[in-house]
Amino acid sequence: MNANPSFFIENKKVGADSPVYFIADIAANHDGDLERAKDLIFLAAEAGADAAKFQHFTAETIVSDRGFRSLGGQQSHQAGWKKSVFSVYKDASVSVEWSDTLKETCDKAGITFFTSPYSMELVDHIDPYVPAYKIGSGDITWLEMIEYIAAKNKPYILASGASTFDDVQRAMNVAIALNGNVCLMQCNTNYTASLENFKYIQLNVLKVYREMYPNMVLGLSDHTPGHASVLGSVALGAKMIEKHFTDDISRDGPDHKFSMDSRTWREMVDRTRELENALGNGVKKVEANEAETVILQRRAIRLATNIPAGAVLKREDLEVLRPCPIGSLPPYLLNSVVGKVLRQDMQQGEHLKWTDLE
Ligand SMILES: C=C(OP(=O)(O)O)C(=O)O
Repeated sequence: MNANPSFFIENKKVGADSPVYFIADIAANHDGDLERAKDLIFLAAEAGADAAKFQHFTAETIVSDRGFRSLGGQQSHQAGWKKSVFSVYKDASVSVEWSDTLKETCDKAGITFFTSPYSMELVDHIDPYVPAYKIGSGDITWLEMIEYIAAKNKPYILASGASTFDDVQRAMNVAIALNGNVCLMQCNTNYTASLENFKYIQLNVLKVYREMYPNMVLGLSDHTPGHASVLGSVALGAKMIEKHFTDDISRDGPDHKFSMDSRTWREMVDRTRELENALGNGVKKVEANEAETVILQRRAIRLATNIPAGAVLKREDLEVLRPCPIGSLPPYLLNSVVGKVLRQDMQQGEHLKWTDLE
């Protein structure tokens, strides 16, 4: 099976010839509060998101308490966490009892509900609620999970942070063999909101993905500040964008500080729509909005002095000056005009047309 150039998530076409699809990753930004989760869904919809995404895990199905304790303390973006990694994941988990409400709220808000499930049991639980899946970068090596999700026969997204081309290929071989409605996202898995992360986002990887998978829908799961990386990725062909979303980035919690809020999300969507317009179809022509300026800005061959009928035109009889009315001769024809005979008397400054010449 090959990857498909586009697919539908509910009524929205994603991929080739379609607008960029925006996924607001609410992730753990509900802070364990269903009402906050609902508010965030409405805010994301108002700010221009196409989907509100959650992350379905239980602490037990995603992290080993013993494993993290034996790492010798929290590191990287976890360094500031006040509780153990296991406890933070416990607090950040989405209760399966929320599923009806989250789906209903997304329906009311007019956006799509989906999630990255972190166990097969959770995939089965959430399947009746979602039209698509996300697989987070951390599971790129968990091939049985990729297979399990791909086999659900729904569109799915695989993020590729903290991985190599070999990791991507291994995962994609398994994925595409089962289900071609897949989006591969470039991603840099660093959740520190540091400006230094621009050095690592490696948007040009999208060019390599395009060579590796000529048809595949590509995207960006982004944790760099602002929307510069998003615009760059769209220019390089990304059709799905995922960013974390919250209502207030100063809140306490693992994901708030590298998230976008309503204002910055709206700004990102608006600038992306402008960029999509600006990218065009790659056909070079005088555009409709240049029809007047092409006349004003280009030069035409004109007479440098008054010249009588019957004169043989010399280079010094001619000058090239703006404007260039329709039918006038452009300067690249100078060599063809020199040596021609003028049919009638003409004044200095008049532009030449073929009909003026014998
Ligand atoms: C961790 C996730 O994604 P990413 O790897 O894109 O940050 C996720 O969606 O659960």
